[in-house]
Amino acid sequence: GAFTVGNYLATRLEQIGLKHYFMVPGDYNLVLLDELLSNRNIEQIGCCNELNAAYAADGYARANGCGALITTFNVGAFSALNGLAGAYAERLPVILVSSGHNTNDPAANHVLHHTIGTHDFSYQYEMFRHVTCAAVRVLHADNAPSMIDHAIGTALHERKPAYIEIACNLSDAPCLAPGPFETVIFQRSSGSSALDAAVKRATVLLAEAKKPLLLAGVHLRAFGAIDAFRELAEALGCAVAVMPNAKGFFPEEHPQYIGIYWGGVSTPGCEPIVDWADTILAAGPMFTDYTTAGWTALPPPEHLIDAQPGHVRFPDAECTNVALADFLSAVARKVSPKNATLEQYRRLMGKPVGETRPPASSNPGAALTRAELWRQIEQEIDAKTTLLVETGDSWFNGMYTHLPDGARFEIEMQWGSIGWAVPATFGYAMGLEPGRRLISVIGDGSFQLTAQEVANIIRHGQETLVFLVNNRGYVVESEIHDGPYNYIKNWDYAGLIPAWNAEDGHGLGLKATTAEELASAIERARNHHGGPILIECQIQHDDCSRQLLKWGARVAHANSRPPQQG
Ligand SMILES: Cc1ncc(Cn2nnc(CCOP(=O)(O)OP(=O)(O)O)c2C)c(N)n1
Repeated sequence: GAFTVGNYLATRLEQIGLKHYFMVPGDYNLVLLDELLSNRNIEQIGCCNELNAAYAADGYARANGCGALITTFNVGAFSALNGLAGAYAERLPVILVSSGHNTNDPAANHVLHHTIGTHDFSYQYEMFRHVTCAAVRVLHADNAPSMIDHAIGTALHERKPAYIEIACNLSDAPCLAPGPFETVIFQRSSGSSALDAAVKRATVLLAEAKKPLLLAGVHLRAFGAIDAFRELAEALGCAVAVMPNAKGFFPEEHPQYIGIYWGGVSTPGCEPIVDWADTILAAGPMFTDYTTAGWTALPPPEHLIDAQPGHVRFPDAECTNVALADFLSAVARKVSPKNATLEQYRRLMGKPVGETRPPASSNPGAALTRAELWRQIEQEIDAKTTLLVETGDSWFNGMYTHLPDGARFEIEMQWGSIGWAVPATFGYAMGLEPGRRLISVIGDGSFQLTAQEVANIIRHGQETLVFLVNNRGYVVESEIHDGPYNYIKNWDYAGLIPAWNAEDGHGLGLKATTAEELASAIERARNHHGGPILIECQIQHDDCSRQLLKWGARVAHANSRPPQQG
């Protein structure tokens, strides 16, 4: 039959590769949810709240390329706002669809429920415009196709979220059938002369360099440039470092890999080589207070080629209209090998090493320590594993955990919103390709923000392994600047799982207070099926990574800069 606005939307969501979308129902969106259900190729997934739905769509986008969620007007969308802004920060195309008021209400001068009680219905759209790359309000069915396509196409092109508001009485209104899908997706391309100019400049600089080095940045994945980066690395043969939020974007077992470059908390031996390089080509970096350890790890501009998603900045020029992947591949075809930085690293460090991990605890019955916990976690990571870490000391412990080839790493370093990890774990697992597995490491403080989404991990029988690090509070905060506010009420975290299981769940909750308890819990996890395993690992509050201590001091120092006088 004829298309409706709702199944036009469903068709586009299916065409951009979604198999699932997340939602919380509300009276404004029930008809839209029915229209979406009529498309059997995409599955409707309920979440406990809209913030969790947004984080789940973020996690899904990390596994699947893009994500979507449906909310009701105001009370739903505003909860999702934090998650959508996070998708913007993390460069993830998450589509938020919010149902809105009936198109007759403005002319009728009505005041409506789920609003702040005024006659202005546009403020939600205005707010979402600030955290999306495209925002549209469908107030007439005729405009639905072009508006929906504009929002979705822009989100995919910019790798950022988009906002689509659909009046509740248009959800099942007739509209034109969708045109060919290719009209929606427009690839990021370079201007040919712009690309040539950028490549020429880079080639000259690299030819003049005696000791070039490559630095992988966070945008490599969002802009499809991971392979191009590796091409350039293997053409140059130089040392390759990665920024902390690009961990895993270059294989850690690659002979040219020299570790994480993070200033004073870099992988041992990495920082001196970056400092020694005379030309650094950084591919897709975001240099922020966190990724530069409080501005102590900024490559000198005179040595830097900074290749961004749409432009390349040189010491003395900027070339715009240049796509990152095009640029890296083209330069790879022009350069000749220069391995001085890699040779120097090997002189200093011998074979490529990561963090040397302490041996297993001599007394398995001793109280569990952070080092022992992460030694055992590292053993669980294989080529099919994704390690997802929540904001907290898990960032640092995860950062120096070795990834075998094929393993992946997920971190939300730019947005850094605690509570992201549980729903992101749910969404990531929903989008996970068969045969892969997810291990998430989440601190007790973060867990308390969005814990209830574990119930949906149980509902969908996801066999995710969650390490809940119970160090009695907000340790990452304590190490930056301590106070009574960093201490929280303890929960019986493992004891929550049976509560969420109720009569039909198969989650498993275990506690580990010693090395041997942890080892047996992990063994039980290996043989558990039909639901998630949450292992509550109890360690001391100040048992944190040395990197957190050093990094925390630098970030605290950066935060405490006095206001500029005058
Ligand atoms: C939404 C949001 N609210 C507050 C913060 C500040 N914050 N960052 N990390 C934390 C504490 C994290 O504690 P945990 O998850 O227990 O992790 P650990 O640091 O390993 O103890 C806070 C309170 C934040 N990053 N995001």
